[in-house]
Amino acid sequence: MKHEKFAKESFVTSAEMVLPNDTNPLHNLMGGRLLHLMDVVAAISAQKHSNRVVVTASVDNVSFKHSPKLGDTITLEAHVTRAFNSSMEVFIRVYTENIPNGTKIETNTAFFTFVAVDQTGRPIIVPKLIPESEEEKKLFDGALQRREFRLVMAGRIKLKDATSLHEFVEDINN
Ligand SMILES: CC(=O)SCCNC(=O)CCNC(=O)[C@H](O)C(C)(C)COP(=O)(O)OP(=O)(O)OC[C@H]1O[C@@H](n2cnc3c(N)ncnc32)[C@H](O)[C@@H]1OP(=O)(O)O
Repeated sequence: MKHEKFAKESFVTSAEMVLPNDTNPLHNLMGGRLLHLMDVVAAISAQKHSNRVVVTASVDNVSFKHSPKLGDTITLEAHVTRAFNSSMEVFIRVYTENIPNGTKIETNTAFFTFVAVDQTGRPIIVPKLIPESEEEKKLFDGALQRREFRLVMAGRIKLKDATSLHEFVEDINN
């Protein structure tokens, strides 16, 4: 196993057309269908980084800014922002495009956390991630605070032990 991998090695892009079976009575894409597509693309990204079977551990808050409509094309882009021990945070960005009209807008973004597991489902160590671009570095730097926040919310660590979150709050207050 490689000990370190570049963020770009985990890049995944996927395009889908919104079909009648994916929509509600207003012909908008169902949110759950979009979450499913995001989960699959993000899982592939985490697999590319770890070369392991991965399971979804958590999905952060997802807001739907715009509704993709029947016939629109949705493009999903994902990459790993940071790897910890067995877990990896994946950032995913979704665009909605109406190709005949020439419009393209960002529909939503989200962070998913995946855990690499062995054949018995036990967590297993993954390579560290090296960010290169400015955006990759920014996402990498913020990943520790987001990890602590979601582990506090999941009841896995105590707020008093979330040291990076404390620093973040102190920075805001100063
Ligand atoms: C692709 C799919 O959709 S899979 C289907 C949906 N997902 C699942 O079924 C997953 C079910 N859950 C599980 O299998 C387990 O709870 C696991 C593998 C996620 C965690 O297993 P645990 O025995 O609790 O392992 P452990 O406490 O050692 O934690 C392992 C890692 O998971 C991380 N983790 C656990 N829960 C969470 C959570 N809610 N949010 C974020 N990270 C989490 C831990 O921080 C740890 O990360 P690290 O190794 O990088 O430090």
